[in-house]
Amino acid sequence: MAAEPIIELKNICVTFKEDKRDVHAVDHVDLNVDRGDIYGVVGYSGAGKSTLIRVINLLQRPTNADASVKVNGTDLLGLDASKLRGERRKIGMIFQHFNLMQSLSIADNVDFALKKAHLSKADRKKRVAELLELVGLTDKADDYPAQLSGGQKQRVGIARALANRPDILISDEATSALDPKTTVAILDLLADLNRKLGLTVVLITHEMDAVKRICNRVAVMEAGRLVETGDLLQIFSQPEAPLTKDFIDTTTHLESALAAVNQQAAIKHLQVGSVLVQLGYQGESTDQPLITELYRRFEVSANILYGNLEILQGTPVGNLLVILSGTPKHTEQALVFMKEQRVSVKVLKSGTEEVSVHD
Ligand SMILES: Nc1ncnc2c1ncn2[C@@H]1O[C@H](COP(=O)(O)OP(=O)(O)OP(=O)(O)O)[C@@H](O)[C@H]1O
Repeated sequence: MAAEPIIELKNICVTFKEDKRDVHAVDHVDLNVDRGDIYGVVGYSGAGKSTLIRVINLLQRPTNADASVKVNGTDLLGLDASKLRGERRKIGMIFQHFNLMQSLSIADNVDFALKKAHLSKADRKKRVAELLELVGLTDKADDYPAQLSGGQKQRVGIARALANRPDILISDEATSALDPKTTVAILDLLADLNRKLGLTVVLITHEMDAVKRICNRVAVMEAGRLVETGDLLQIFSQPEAPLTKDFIDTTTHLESALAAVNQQAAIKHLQVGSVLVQLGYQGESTDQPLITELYRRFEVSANILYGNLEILQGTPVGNLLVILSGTPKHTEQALVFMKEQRVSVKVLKSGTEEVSVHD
């Protein structure tokens, strides 16, 4: 099915005037999200993620004249206040600190979002019950926010955000205050809602693990700009920007593994014909047949020092740190062979010491 754009941001700038200087929180950004995407925007604190994402529903207006904000094909910048309020109802939002009303019961917190929905009292009650069931909180309807755990509070936030049947849900660091297990449960709920309701999700986070778990597309943001955008698999297997590599390392731990590996004597004194390589592969090419093949074809042996295998969007993505050893010519042939197998090969170190006959 052809991708259908649902969010089209073009040339977005947001500049805040501080005392004596301008803060370019968002600096000439284009962002396109397709219907049904779970789109992750990842970046460190202060990168401009929240500001950018608030532009989608114009809680934050671009400060340049030539920006364009289209949602569901509608140019939001061209709408009057009342029409904009209508369009905003089609965009739900959830936040890190839940923003629940402490004096209202869980059911009433959700019901509050239906104030402008023009439903009868009975229909509102029915809708609230449906929403609480959707997020697994039916038995908490009469409780108050203070009685709930963080994860349950965020479920209320999600139910409230979905009250008006939005097409888009924006999640602004919604799992940042939660423990890892609860984070996973909330992310899985978002993925489930994406599938069940066809909901498009924009997920802002500083945690690559969250992106990895549920997103199909990713934008990496730094100092107001998108430094890299792409499909999850592409970004994970072939990151280009240094910041993207940093973020990916927070989940694969390849850099820290490499630092430890570099301390090993075998690496410090790598022999001629031996190379330390980083191999990256996805899909069919799994490590074991490949390594067997290297020996069979070239008599090059492979010593795996570190391996990381993940399943991203149902596809295995692997990273290995390996010492390959053989004659210099055979090792070279083995490297060429692996590249032909569509394995990404990065030589990290080549041997310089002659093999001692006593070794
Ligand atoms: N209302 C404001 N007035 C002035 N500066 C602001 C305002 N809002 C944000 N900024 C500045 O804009 C930059 C981007 O902030 P923003 O909150 O969008 O980043 P972020 O990536 O979402 O980070 P965090 O996760 O910490 O919120 C920061 O330098 C911030 O200080």
